[in-house]
Amino acid sequence: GYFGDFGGQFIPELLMPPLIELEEAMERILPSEEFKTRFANMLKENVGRPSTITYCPNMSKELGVELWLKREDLNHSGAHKINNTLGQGLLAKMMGKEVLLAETGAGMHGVATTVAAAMLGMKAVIYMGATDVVRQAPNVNRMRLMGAEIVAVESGTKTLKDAINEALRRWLADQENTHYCFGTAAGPHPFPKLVREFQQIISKEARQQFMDRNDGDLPDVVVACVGGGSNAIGMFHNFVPDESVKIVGVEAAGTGEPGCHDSAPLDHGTDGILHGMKTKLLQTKEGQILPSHSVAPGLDYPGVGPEHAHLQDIGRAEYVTVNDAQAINAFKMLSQREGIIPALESSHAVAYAIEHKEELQGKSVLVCLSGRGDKDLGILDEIL
Ligand SMILES: Cc1ncc(COP(=O)(O)O)c(/C=N/[C@H](C(=O)O)[C@@H](O)C(C)C)c1O
Repeated sequence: GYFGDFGGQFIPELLMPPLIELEEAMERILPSEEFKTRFANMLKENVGRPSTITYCPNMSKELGVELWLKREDLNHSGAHKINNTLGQGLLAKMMGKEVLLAETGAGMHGVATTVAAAMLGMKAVIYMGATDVVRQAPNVNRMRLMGAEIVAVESGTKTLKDAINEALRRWLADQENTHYCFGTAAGPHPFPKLVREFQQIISKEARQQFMDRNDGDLPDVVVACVGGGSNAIGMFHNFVPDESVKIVGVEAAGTGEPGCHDSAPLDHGTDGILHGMKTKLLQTKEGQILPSHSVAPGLDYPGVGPEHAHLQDIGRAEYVTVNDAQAINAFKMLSQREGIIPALESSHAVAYAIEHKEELQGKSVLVCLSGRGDKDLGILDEIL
C-alpha cells in the first residue's frame, strides 16, 4: 500500500477489519465480468461518459497557448467525483452493503455519493463541516432533495479535515452494512489505489481523444488542480509512461500573503501522517495540522494523496501554486471567452495556462476541468 516512501495504513487497529474486507472485495469483485459490465453501462447511461475534450479558440488566441479542456464538468452531477462514487457504490452494493458514508468539503463529493446511492437504491450519510454547509448551500440542498442524511460537523475547524475524522469514527461504529466512500485519492491503503482505479478513466479517454484530434500527437503538457488529488491522479495516470508529456499539478496558495494559510503541502509541507496515510502535510514541527485556506472549498485540505508526493519525489510531476486572485481571474476569463463556467477548484488548473503563458507559447496544454462553477456563483458579488 505504498507509493515509494508514501502511503500505508496508519490507522487504529480497530479500523483494520473493514479495510481488510474492502481490499479482499476489490480483488474478488473488480475483475469480475458482472462488475465491469454494470460499471461500464452506468458510466455510459447514468454519467454520460465519455466526457468530451474541448479546444478553446479564443483563450488560445489571446494566450498564444493551445488550450484544451477535459470536460469532467459535463458529467452528470457536475464534476469528476461521480466516477469514483459510482465505482465505490457498485462495489459496496456487490459486497452486500446498504449505506454509503462520505465526507465532503465543496459538496461535490457529497452530491456524487448521494447520486450514486440513489441510483443503486442505497442510503447516503454525508459528513460536512458546519462551515462548508453554509459555504456550499446549493450542494447541501441538492443532497437533501435526493434523500441524503447530512451530518454537520461542529468539531475542530468545522471543515473537511474534521468531517473525515468524524466519518471514520462513524464507519468504525457501523462497519457491518456501511461502506466509507472516500472522496479523494488519499486516506489509508487501499483508498488511494481504489480511487485512482475509478478516476483513471479521465486520462484513458483524454489521451485517445487528444491523439484522434491531433494526428496522433500527444499533448505537450497535462494539468490538473490538486486538493486531495483524485482528479489529478486520474488525469495523470495514463500519461505517466509518456515521457514527452510534462505533468503539472496545481495547488491552492490561498490569499498568497506571506505566512498566510494556504493548501499547498507539496509546495512547502513536511512528511507526516494524517487520515491514515504518510504524505506531505501542512503542520507545525510538533506535528499539529495547520488550518488550510483556499477560495475553492474543494482544495481546502492540509494534506494530499500519497501518490502525488511520490510523483513529485521522483520528478515525474511538477507541482506549482496558484492563489485566490489568479484562480478568480481564470474563473472569469474562461466564462467570458469560452462560455464555460468552471468550478473554483478547476479554475486553479486553468490559471496555470494563463500565469505560465510565456513558457507555454505554442505548446498544447490539456487541462482537466474537474467541475462546473454553478456551486460557486455566490462569490459573484465579490468579483463582478
Ligand atoms: C470540482 C472539484 N474539483 C476538484 C476537487 C479537488 O478534489 P481532488 O480532485 O480529489 O483533488 C474537488 C473536491 N471536492 C471535494 C468535495 O466536493 O467534497 C473536496 O472538498 C474533498 C472531498 C477533498 C471538487 O469538488
